[in-house]
Amino acid sequence: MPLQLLPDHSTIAADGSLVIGGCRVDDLASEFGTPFFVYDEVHLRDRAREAVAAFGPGVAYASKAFLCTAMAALVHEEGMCIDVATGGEMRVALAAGVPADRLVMHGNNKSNLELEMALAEGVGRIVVDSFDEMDRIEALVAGGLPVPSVLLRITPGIEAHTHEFVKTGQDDSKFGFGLASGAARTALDRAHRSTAMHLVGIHVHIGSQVFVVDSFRKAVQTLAPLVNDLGLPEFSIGGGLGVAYVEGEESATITQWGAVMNQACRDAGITAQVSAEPGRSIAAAAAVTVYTVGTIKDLPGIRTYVSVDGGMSDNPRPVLYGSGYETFLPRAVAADRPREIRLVGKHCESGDVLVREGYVPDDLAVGDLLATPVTGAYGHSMGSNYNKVLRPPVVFVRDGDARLVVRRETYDDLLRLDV
Ligand SMILES: Cc1ncc(COP(=O)(O)O)c(C=O)c1O
Ligand SMILES: N[C@@H](CCCC[NH3+])C(=O)O
Repeated sequence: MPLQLLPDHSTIAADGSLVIGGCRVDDLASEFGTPFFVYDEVHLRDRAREAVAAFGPGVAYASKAFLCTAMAALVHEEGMCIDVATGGEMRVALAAGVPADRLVMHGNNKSNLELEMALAEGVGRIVVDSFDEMDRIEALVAGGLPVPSVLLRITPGIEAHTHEFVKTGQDDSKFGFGLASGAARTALDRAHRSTAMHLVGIHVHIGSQVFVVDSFRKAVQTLAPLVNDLGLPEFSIGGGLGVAYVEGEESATITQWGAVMNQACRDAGITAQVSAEPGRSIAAAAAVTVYTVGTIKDLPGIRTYVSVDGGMSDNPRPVLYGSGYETFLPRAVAADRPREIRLVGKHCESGDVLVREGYVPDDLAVGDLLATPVTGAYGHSMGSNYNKVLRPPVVFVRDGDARLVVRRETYDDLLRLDV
């Protein structure tokens, strides 16, 4: 198991067991039950501080990656703004005590209610995505709500090298105002003249899980003439920095990404304050999901299926994007893993696969704890309760202390919306 995929403050106890943030994972399983997400809190804090050092205090954590009140409070304490893409994300960040002026409101289809809430609360920035949204903001301001500071999201016409579902910078996109079509110029002109918007900058986000730093550089170069012409004070390059999920993958650090982006902006003559919105690169590697093995089925000549007590409801990424993950036993982190298995969940779907080609030690047995690393982003946040499986709890560990920040869903929770 490549140890660099584990959270930063992971160690191996004398008996070979995994310890994260000073807490033994087997003890956490006894205390909280499985499955559960465990986050190394200092890892999260370090990444947030790294982002602020790279991009300054305007840098926003993309809360879609993982959000609960503890996480919102944590990134706020470390000096980041928060990118919220819906009224729900805004509500959670506000409930955590994050001041509205530290929020950046996103969304390609913000509703009237969401915009009303954003204006009434006084969010720091709204990233405007369409002409219809401009109409709605103008109507709300005409109705007496305060004028918001806005950035316009521009689609630069750049194909990021990533999965089709998470590319956003190409011309054929539901996001932003297209540069090639002329919509970007028209929108900037309108926002500039509108008395219902205070236009402060341009925003671009080319996609997520992008490894090729050159794609980001290209976006900067493409937008530089626009940014420079208008002389706006802010330029956000969005998020999207890729992270390593499996053996052999390597990613840039936030510091390296920041250095390349800032240099690219300088090279393109951009004098605006450059900011960014990392999500995955803050949260993904900070967490591990821990399951219990319930069933092992050997299909001779075919494969071995290992079923755990979670699945596509706590990590839909393998099903959605064919994403790969590693598997290991927290009781024997550094052990050889000669046995090939397919790790599956407990849902009524053949596609409910967590790891298509996983490797485990030969002595894997029913009742073992089994973990998948790098599950801190787009796991809990994209989870569901398909099959009425209960959503797992989230535990933050630090210096030997474990605190429950999201409790496990209960059967009563499943019934609370039924009328
Ligand atoms: C507008 C915007 N900003 C930031 C992000 C965060 O991206 P990532 O988690 O890849 O850093 C996303 C998601 O891709 C996004 O849509
Ligand atoms: N949910 C995607 C990323 C989408 C980013 C949101 N704009 C993933 O898990 O990779």
